[in-house]
Amino acid sequence: MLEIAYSSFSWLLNVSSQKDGPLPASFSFLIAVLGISVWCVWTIRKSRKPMPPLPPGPRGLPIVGYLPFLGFDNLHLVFTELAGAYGPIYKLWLGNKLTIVISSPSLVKEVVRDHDVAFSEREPPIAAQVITFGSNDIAFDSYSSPSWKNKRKILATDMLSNANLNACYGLRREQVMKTIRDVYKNVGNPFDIGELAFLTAMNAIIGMMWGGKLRGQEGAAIEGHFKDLSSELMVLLGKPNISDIFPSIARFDLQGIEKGMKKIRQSFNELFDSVIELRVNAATEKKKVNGMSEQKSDFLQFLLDLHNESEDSASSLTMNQIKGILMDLVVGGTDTTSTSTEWVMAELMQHPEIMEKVKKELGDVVGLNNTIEEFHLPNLSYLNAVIKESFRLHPPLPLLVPRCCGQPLHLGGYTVPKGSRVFLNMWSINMDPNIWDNPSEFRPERFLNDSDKFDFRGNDFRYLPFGSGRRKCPGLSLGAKMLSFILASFLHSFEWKLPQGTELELSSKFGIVVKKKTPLRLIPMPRLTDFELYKYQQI
Ligand code: HEM
Repeated sequence: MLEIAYSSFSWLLNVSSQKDGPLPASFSFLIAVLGISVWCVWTIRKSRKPMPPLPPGPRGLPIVGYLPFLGFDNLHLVFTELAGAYGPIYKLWLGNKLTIVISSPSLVKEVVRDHDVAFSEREPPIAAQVITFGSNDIAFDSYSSPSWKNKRKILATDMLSNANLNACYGLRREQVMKTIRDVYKNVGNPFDIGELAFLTAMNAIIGMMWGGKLRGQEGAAIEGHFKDLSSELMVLLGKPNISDIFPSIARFDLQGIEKGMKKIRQSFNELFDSVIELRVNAATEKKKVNGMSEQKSDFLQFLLDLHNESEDSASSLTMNQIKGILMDLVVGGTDTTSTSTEWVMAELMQHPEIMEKVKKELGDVVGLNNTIEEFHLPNLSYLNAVIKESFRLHPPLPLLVPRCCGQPLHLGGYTVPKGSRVFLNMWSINMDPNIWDNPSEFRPERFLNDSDKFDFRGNDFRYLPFGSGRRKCPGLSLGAKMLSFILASFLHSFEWKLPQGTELELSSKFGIVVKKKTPLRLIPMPRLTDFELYKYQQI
């Protein structure tokens, strides 16, 4: 190459040397280097393919971009409408932040399968950083941080392993049966279905975390407004925050989102501190009395043991990381389950003929002289189809958890620059008439014939209620088990009716988890043949 360059520019060197005598060696060398550089740049430019353009998208206003046109309600619906105009991949400028929205299964596959690593980054909004003790949890920590891999393994592989979940069945059963017993005591009165499911799921998760109900004064105080805290948290997490888009004005916290989150975090922090302190004190006390430390086998003890490991150990955890993981368990495991229970119950109330089929199946498989056990669940194929159909029409996280692109990539013929925020609009795919027959109809039968086809594992990119790829929900098995168990128990144990004079409505309220706008209130009547079955029975 050097030779070619020299011969290309030799005329210049030759001419110069003829006129003025021999050139100094350093000057000739400089000319040669310059020549080579010009030639290289020219060759590279000629051979480089033009960069694909950025995806299309609506124009916004100067500085704020498209932000004022998004509204703050039901972002997934606004995104779906825009997909109609701009196609399955489009861009939005939110301030100076480039946001890419994707709404086709083939592009979703490129993100979560073909370029999974590049798209596994997160860019946690301020609200998420605050509530997760500085992104010390799993959902909002960076994929490239070694602590994310450690925490994810601890939760998904160790704490939520199938063996552990089976071992904790008694705790889930106890909480579900206690709920059924409490409802039975108040039959004829209206119940808030979301709240009922929330308290059941929360107590089951808390049982797994530290083996009991919330303890201490802080525990008792927080239990009363735990659901409100959690709902508020989800709304704040889902709200576009001006401070995220314009970091220079973040300190003013114009929408009060940071302040709201700090308040919620304080309540959780006090609770976690009190439970951890109780545990550490109990262990020390026991050690003093009989020379042995307390051997609990719940999640909290497992995490505290990792905290006590040497800092050099790859699996050691800081206290904030423990709180982050507890937060993911509390938040990830409760609101998703209760919201999904409420949507299924609302759809069943809307479709009495489907409700009858569910009840018949429960009668056939379980019998009215029996209570539900988890081993019944795989045999309830119609109820499972109802749950799948409800996930399609009401995915709890219709935009999954937004990802961030860790390196520049080409997607669907467009460039996605590094640092872009990426939303996968699963709601729009779930409502696509090219994929689903009459998509707005609630028709569980569409999932009946081939039950393996649309499972929750994230391999079919038309249907991802638990996400897919490296960021897929690590609580899938627990979430799916709790949801089916709670629902089957509610439906098997009671007949439900709307309070007189109320009307059913199915509108939604956006947050990172999309809920029913107005809580579903229903009146239960006993359904089982023997009232003894409503008492809590140990296994
Ligand atoms: C019905 C129940 C549930 C549903 C529908 C659900 C759904 C989801 C979805 C859609 C995601 C985002 C996945 C992605 O971006 O690809 C997710 C992430 C997550 N979920 Fe769940 N989830 C449920 C239950 C649970 C439970 C029980 C836990 C904890 C015990 C949990 C913990 C998490 C965590 C920690 C993440 C973040 C994972 C990461 O970023 O690496 N979820 N979930």
